[in-house]
Parts: sequence; C-alpha cells; structure tokens
Amino acid sequence: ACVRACTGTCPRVCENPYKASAARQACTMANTIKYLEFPFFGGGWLPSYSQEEAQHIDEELFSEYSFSVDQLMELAGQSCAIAVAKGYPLQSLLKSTPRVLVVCGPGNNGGDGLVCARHLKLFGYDPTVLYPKRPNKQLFHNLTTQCEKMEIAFLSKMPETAVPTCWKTSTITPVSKQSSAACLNDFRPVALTAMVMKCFEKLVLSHLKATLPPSPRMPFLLFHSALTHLDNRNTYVHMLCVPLHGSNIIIKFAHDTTVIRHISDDDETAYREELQHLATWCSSNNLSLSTEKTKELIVDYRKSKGCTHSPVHINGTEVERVSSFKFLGVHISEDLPWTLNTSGQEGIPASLFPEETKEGPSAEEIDEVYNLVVDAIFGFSFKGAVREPFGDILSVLKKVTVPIASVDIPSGWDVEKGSSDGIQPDMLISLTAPKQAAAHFVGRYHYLGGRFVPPALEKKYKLGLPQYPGTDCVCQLN
Ligand SMILES: NC(=O)C1=CN([C@@H]2O[C@H](COP(=O)(O)OP(=O)(O)OC[C@H]3O[C@@H](n4cnc5c(N)ncnc54)[C@H](O)[C@@H]3O)[C@@H](O)[C@H]2O)[C@H](O)CC1
Ligand SMILES: [K+]
Repeated sequence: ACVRACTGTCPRVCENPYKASAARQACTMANTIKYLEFPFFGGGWLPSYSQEEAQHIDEELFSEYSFSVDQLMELAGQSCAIAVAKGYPLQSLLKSTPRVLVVCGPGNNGGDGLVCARHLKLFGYDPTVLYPKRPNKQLFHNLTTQCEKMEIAFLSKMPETAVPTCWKTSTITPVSKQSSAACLNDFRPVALTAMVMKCFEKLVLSHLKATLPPSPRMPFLLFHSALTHLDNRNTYVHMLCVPLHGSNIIIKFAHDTTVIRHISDDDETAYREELQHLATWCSSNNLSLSTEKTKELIVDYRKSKGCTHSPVHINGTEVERVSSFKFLGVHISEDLPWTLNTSGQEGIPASLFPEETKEGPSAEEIDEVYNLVVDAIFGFSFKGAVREPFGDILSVLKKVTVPIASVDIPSGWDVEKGSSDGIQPDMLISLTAPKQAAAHFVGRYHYLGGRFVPPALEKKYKLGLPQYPGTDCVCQLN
C-alpha cells in the first residue's frame, strides 16, 4: 500500500502513486515504504520510513559504521537549529527578546533538543530549556552542562503565569511585647509575607529602577505611591532599603533590618560603610537603631584558623558578636548546621514555603514570552499512550499559538499514522529521512537534516535522499 501526500496544502491518499518514474520504481524495497511528494521540491518523490526501519538505520549507523551517538546528535541538533534560523530568522521575530522555548524529552530526541538549544544560543537566540525528565547518562549530563555553561536557562516544569496566592498573602500576627501580655497594647502587629515574595519584590524594584530614567521626581513618586494605600482599605506598602553598595544585601522584614555581605580579600570596607550609611539614614529620618538588640554573626569557613574579626560599631557602640541567632523563626549558627531547625516544632512557618503548585501549566505565558517552541520530546521510538508529565506538556503545546518546530516527529504522533488531534507544528525537521508520519504534516516548513548518511547506507535502504544544496546541512522539502 502506498500513500501519497501533498504537503503545503493538505495530504491526500493517492490510489496509484507508481506511475512511471524510474526513481520511484527503484524504491520498491519493502511493502512498508510510503512515498511523499513534495510539490515545491520539483515534484520529486521521497520514500518515508516505518518506525522499525528508522530504528534499523539508526542501529546500523552505530554498529556497522561505528558512529557514536554524540557525533550524530551534534549534527542532528545543529541542523535543527539551522532549520529554525532559516524559518524564523532573528529579524523576523515579533518579540523584543529572541526567546525560544526548547522542550526536551527523555530520549535522544531530547538530546537533539539540547544540542539545538546550544546552537540557537550561538546564533543569537535566547533559548530556555524545559527538561522535566533527565536521563542519568553521561551524554545527557554533558549536554546539560554545556548548555548551563552557555547560560541557557533550564526549567523543570512548564512555566506558569500566576504568582501563587500564598506568596501574595501576608499574615498579620500579634506578637507580644511583654512576657505576660494583658491588653491589646501589649501586642505589636507583625505582617509576615513570604520571603520569596520579598525577594521577588526586590527583583521587580531593580527592574523598575533600571527602566525608569533617573529623575528628581523619583522620591516624590515613591512617597506618593507609598501613601496611596491610605486611601484603600486592606492594602499596605513595602518600602525597601536599597543598599549603598549593590553587592551588599539588605533584607527588611517588619521592623527588622539585616545587612549581609560576602567578604573577599579581607576587605570589609563596603560592609562597614553600609552600616554607617544605615545608621546615618535612620537618624536623619527620625528612626532609632537599637544597637544593643543588634547582633552580628560571622560565617567563616576559611582554612586559616585563628582569624580575628574586629568588631563593628553603630553610633559609637560596639555590636555584640554572637555564634547563633534566631532569624524569622530559623536558627542560624556560624557553622551553619540545619539540625536545630529539624529536631523541634520550630522553624519557618509552612506558609512561607509554598508547596509546588499542582495547577495545570498555562499556554498563555509561552505565547507571551516566547517567539516559538522547539519540540524535542519524542522521536522515532515513541510508542503507546503518552505518559506524564509529557501528557500535560503536550496538552499545553496544543493550545499555544506561537509556531512549534518539531524535531524528527511531531511529539505524541504515531510514528507511522500521525495524529489528527495532536500538536500541529509549523515546522518539521525530519532527521536522516522522513518517517511515515511526515505524510500528515501540514505546516509551513518541512526540512530534512542530519546530513551524515554514508552513500552505501543510503543505497542499501534506498533512502532516495534529495540533493542537499551545496554544503548546506539542511534541505527544505516543501
Ligand atoms: N539516526 C538518526 O536519525 C538519529 C536520530 N537521533 C534522534 O534520536 C531520536 C530517537 O531517539 P530514541 O532515544 O530512540 O527515542 P525517543 O527520543 O523518540 O524517545 C525515547 C524515550 O521516550 C520514552 N517514551 C516512549 N514512548 C513514550 C510514551 N508513550 N510516553 C512517555 N514516554 C515515552 C522512552 O521511555 C524513552 O525514554 C530520533 O527521533 C532523533 O531525534 C539521534 O540524535 C542521532 C541519530
Ligand atoms: K519531536
């Protein structure tokens, strides 16, 4: 049985594809071979392969021709990146940053995705890799390290738009000011906001500061926005102390202020200046720093024991150095053991560490953040019903509106029969030779990549590969 598919519009079955053409007659090696017609490629015919044949060819490349997986994967992944760059050139992207989401699966198709991400980065794209199931094999560890070293971000789950509610919720707790509280005035209300949200606010603030032009109106803007909450019930404002030295970290939490600095080369100048600046800022804003309640903790793991640390002073008073203290319910000691926090009931309130949200992933962020998605989840070894977490991921990919470029096979498709209700990629990059499912591809771009097939193997399997243009390693088939 033969199937003839016309890509570019929509595939159709041809009753008698064996009309004339010597090239086609040469391709009658097995009943399972189906023929694709690519009308924009000079009306030529290309054989396509079953799952079993694709696996045989693959095995033979490794066993008979002694190729290593790394070698072929590098060429396959690079050709995917080149095809992406041809179909979606940097200058054609609609978003201001050339972000591309590369979704990688657990097998070699996922490996192609990692290589593709690395080459996309070299081509000027900004890839992010979603790699939820990482195989414990050296090859994949290496590919992951290479990406990480090239500052390619990794996600382990699908990106979500929502800030979890528990991050945004503050709990106002009355904390007793006296050992035995008798009336309401003996309590101080302390608002507990998730630490992660406070860090998030810092990131947003620095982003806002970076985008706003420096202006003498900034302090007024700040004060205005700080005071607007008085008009609205149930609102509050966080104002953050911005460090004098960018490398110092200042954490404001309720009425506590913490200054943290990583000291190198014994140079404590910036830390000491920060404390001085904080003390001056407080006094010029009618705030008093309680020096006797201020404690200093030094974590020093250097091998040269016996290092002495001279004390710091605030407003002329020496700050007491302690070997441990309790910060926001967590015991911190200079040798950083965690045991004090795990043996008892005390510790960070559970609400400060939101559980991983189980909500379904969203397609909106992908559409909003990324220009396109590279689908490197499953290739020619995919079989049966999709198992999680890839079922959820594929459901999301079905909803995205940005183009999807599929590596070798659109993921989730039957390698031979395709899938009418699966993802519908805009680009397909067939590797080595198109598989039968390619007959059902109706997207805009069909490329062939993986120009590594030795002529003898091509002849043996009657691959009938098209002529790659010049020295190109991809060839457009439609
Ligand atoms: N010769 C070539 O053309 C080369 C192609 N390459 C790429 O390799 C893939 C084939 O790789 P393989 O590891 O054999 O398989 P897959 O990546 O397709 O996936 C295997 C992986 O997926 C899991 N899996 C299978 N079915 C399911 C399912 N229903 N649900 C969930 N998970 C499933 C399985 O357990 C494995 O973990 C080929 O397509 C090309 O992209 C090479 O890069 C180089 C040579
Ligand atoms: K794929």
